Amino acid sequence: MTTRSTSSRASAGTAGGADSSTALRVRDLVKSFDGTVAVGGLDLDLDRGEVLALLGPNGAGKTTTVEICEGFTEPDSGTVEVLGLNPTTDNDALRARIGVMLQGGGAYPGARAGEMLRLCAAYSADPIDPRWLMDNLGLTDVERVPYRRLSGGQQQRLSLACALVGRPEMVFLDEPTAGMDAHARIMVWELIDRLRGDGVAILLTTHLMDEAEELADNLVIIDHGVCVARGTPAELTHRGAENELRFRAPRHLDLTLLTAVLPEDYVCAETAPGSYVVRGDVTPQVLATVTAWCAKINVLATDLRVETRSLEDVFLDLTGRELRP
Ligand SMILES: Nc1ncnc2c1ncn2[C@@H]1O[C@H](COP(=O)(O)OP(=O)(O)OP(=O)(O)O)[C@@H](O)[C@H]1O
Repeated sequence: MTTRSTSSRASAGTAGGADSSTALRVRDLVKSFDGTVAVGGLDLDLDRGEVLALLGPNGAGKTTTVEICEGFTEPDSGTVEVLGLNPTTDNDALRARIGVMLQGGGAYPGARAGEMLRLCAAYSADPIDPRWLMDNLGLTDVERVPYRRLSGGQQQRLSLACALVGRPEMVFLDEPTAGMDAHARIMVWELIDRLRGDGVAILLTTHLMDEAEELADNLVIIDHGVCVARGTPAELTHRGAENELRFRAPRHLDLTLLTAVLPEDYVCAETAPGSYVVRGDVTPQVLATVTAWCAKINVLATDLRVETRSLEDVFLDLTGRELRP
């Protein structure tokens, strides 16, 4: 951010480990509601300056997990440490150090957007300049508009601004871009990226694959309250799946010659007349080898594309169900 860094304050104030880079540590978290297991033994780790995304379908337990970490819900069992503090018992101490994006809650419908943000800023000893936040979230034009007259996306962005204005060390973003158009979503992504650069730890939940892939350093995919996979977006989309390079060219090329120039274990096949696939890890060198081979035999490859598994595919493979609602 162009504002002063949050990290100086972070290193000064963490109870239970002043130099700790750990922002969030969750172990064996369990929470049930009337016999329904919402969270069934979850472990999470998040360092300062990182984004951890919880990804899962409706009812997977994302919001329950986030609300426990925020101190709004008590777990049945397990341990949760946020900035070295217990969110249930140390809630007052934690409140000033975390940012929580409330979904429409806490707003006075008649208050103007700018007034609301300045009011939130007034609770902080060292707030971010509200005008800077309004500007970076595209809210300057609606500064004088009452909250109830803002669009859903504008209300979401104002809620995000209110969560950030106190210069938190850690922020919880539950579906931060739900209901936003593409332009607003990109503004929010850029701001989240700056926060990360300032050393803020960010826990976000999302249904959106592109949001998770764009923002997350680490992902935890949850289903029925348990982790079904975790890792970086790249690890998850590569794990268990070969990448593929596909192209079109004249039919019935002699692929033994291509196989011979590729590294061992790569498989080349003509899947339909004139449609070719190379299966294996598609590195820049492999791409160059394939195009050089085409040039050597004077063949123009068209529709050349590299395919990887999407997070949607990963989820489908793991659970047999679609991730989208
Ligand atoms: N206060 C509550 N009382 C009863 N059941 C609840 C409560 N909160 C959550 N649940 C149940 O716990 C499970 C997990 O819900 P949760 O809202 O945490 O999932 P989620 O992954 O955030 O879903 P969504 O993406 O739809 O918000 C669901 O079966 C839900 O119905």
